[in-house]
Amino acid sequence: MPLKLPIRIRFFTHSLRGTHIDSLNSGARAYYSSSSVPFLFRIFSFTLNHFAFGSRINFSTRPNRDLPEFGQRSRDEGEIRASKSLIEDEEELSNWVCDLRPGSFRFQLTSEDEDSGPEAEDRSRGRNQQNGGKSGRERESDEFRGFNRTGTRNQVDSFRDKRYVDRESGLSGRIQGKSSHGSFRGRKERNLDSGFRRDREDYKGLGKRKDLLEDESSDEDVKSLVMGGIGDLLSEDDEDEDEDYEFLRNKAASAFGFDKEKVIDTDKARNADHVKASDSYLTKTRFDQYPLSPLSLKAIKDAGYETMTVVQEATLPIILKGKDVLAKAKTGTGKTVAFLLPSIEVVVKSPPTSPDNKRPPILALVICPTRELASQAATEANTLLKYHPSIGVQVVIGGTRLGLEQKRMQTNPCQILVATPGRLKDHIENTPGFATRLKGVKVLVLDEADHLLDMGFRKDIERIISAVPKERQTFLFSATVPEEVRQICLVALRRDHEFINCVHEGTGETHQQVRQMHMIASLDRHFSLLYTLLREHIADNVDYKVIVFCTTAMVTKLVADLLGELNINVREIHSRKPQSYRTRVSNEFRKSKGLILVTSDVSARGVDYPDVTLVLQVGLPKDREQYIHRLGRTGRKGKEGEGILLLAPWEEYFLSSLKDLPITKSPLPSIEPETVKKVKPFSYCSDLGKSFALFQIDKIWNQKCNTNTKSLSSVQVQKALCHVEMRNKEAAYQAWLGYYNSQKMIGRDKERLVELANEFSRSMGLDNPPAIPKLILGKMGLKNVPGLRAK
Ligand SMILES: Nc1ncnc2c1ncn2[C@@H]1O[C@H](COP(=O)(O)OP(=O)(O)OP(=O)(O)O)[C@@H](O)[C@H]1O
Repeated sequence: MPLKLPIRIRFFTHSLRGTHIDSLNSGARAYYSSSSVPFLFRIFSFTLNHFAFGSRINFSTRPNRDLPEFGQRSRDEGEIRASKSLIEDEEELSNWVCDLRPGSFRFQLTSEDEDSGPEAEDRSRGRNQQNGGKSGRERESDEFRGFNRTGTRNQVDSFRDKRYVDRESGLSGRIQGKSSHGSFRGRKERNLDSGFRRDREDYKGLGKRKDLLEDESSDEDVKSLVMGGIGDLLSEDDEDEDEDYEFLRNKAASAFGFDKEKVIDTDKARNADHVKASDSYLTKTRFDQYPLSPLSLKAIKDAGYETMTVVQEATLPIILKGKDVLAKAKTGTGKTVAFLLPSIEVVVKSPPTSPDNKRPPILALVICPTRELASQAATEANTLLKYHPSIGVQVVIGGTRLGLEQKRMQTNPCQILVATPGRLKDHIENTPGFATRLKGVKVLVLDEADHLLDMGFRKDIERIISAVPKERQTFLFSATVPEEVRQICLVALRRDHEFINCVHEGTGETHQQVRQMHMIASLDRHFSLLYTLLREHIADNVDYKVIVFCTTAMVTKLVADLLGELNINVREIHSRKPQSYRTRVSNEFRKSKGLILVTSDVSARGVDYPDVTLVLQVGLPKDREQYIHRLGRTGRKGKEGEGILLLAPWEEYFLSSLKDLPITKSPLPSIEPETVKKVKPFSYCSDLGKSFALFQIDKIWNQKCNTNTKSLSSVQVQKALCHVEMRNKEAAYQAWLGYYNSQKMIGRDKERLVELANEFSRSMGLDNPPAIPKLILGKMGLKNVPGLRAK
């Protein structure tokens, strides 16, 4: 998680030499040659200290095929049958990508692969029927509360065709492990080494907390707890360094005549001559205007891609010339195709490997920060490879057994590998012959590059980069590339790389067609407001499809439980859910309409859910970039969308980081405060008081029913909160405390932090804040802070 620098550090470009502005048809682009960068990097190497451990949360999804029912809920009985064993799920996960293109040499089944054949599907269906499992939130509901819940709309059918499942495993080992102190590239070794050495020293200083991160790195909430402590360690000193940095930067900039980066307004450029406003992410440039293989062009046509998107048009000619590229383009504008297509071309042009070669080279390596994204990229690769039967793609991601992936790679060696960093590192270290295969890499892609290069992934990425040849082409893509991260991106790129910026800084970073609003309301009104906003949105949009982002996994769970109690049709995704569940829900949400996904940041980046009508962010986003990526789940492919950020008054400071975005203040929808006041005294939700509280609430509710319908929402929320399990409230409270403890502005005043946490506790209907284990309080640096209860 990068700590935001209070001072925005600009990246410089030589004002004349190597800077180009070009315009191709309707799309325009800006790019620069960065030969000056190594020098700057040396000066600014200490910027690396500003990056703390990042959260790395992986999940995976796979596309749909006609496959047996995964699980089906009987509408009448409220029961769900069919659930597959986890062992099968793991095998399926690894089979999935390979199975997408029948006819490829990768698809010959071996005895280990038998479960991917039709017979296996039958067997699996049989087993499913026997198992009588449940799926979706209903199953969760049962697991946690022992009774069923009915949503306003039943999603029975959408669980059909699901078989894409895998198992969540911790990310342990992902941050841990020996860091590669090797260089990224020979010529930059020295410069980088100094930067990273400093960085490593800072790691040492974090001592115990880092160990804890390593053990629990799959758990957002635990990381939040720990990050609180890290935040403390990094807090005050950072500001001094920012000042030093700014001073040096200004010096260097004036001394060498570097200018600020050139940007162009792609929105204006596109709107000028685009066919339809809704297609404004597209250009008029056809794919066949470039020297691409006819078989790739055929597949592109089949995929329904008629013309290039802005980022594709801007990057393809540069990449085809053999250049490294750092590309920044808005969310949902086709970056995946932009890096996959030229990668495939490199593979197509490479001489075929002899079938006798026991360790055939991997030619293109794509790294994505999450399992979900890796799977999505592999799916897209398979689409583009439709007519290249001899080119294979495999995906290696956390959450599956390493052994299965090893076997698969042995049986069906591929030329293109899509991977998450931790699992890839595992293979480098533990799979015989794998390191040799990586020596063939000609193209390296870092998707969501800024995220991959922040502290959470950096060591794995260092290790991976040191395992691939220096002579290669590298593509870095993201919708956000903050200035301070941009310099770190250079560790992977050649000196003469091109920076292609398809985003106009400020307003251009988000989509014009997405209406952005923020609302400020005291914490005790957040749940009621959320409920009211959702109800209003559902009433106004027949095909509503909403994503609600929450701060942590356990807060996500709480909100999902609450909305479920309120009969809102919700699903939840966060790191505490098994990977198989996450994959299933993700696939369901991708296909469905009339559904709300409550999620943590595991869904913030890259996930391509079509037609999301509203993104609602409750509480402080981790940083400006996270806000943009979350918002980017709506308004994809030129579609319209809406974003609402709901903050408490003491979170309002965050808006200053968004001040260049077109986000406006929105009045609060009315929820009658009187009602809240009347209900609150009865909102005591311990087991003993629960019946009495519910009785009182019912009374008020009934009175209100006759008077004011709108005011009902608060009463309903209070009532529903009483049904939410105490242990979920406790976990949410603890996670909330950990998350805000890690937010520099809030976490630095511990007493105030605890006051706010207790306000959150009251908003869940608790009279007393839940007690927290002393050990955890110690780790959070919150021992003996007044207002906390320790156990
Ligand atoms: N040339 C094209 N024409 C039409 N659709 C396209 C084209 N290229 C890609 N797409 C589609 O656009 C959608 C968004 O693409 P993609 O997920 O790659 O966006 P992205 O820029 O990577 O977004 P994010 O920043 O959120 O990761 C996908 O559904 C993809 O299939």
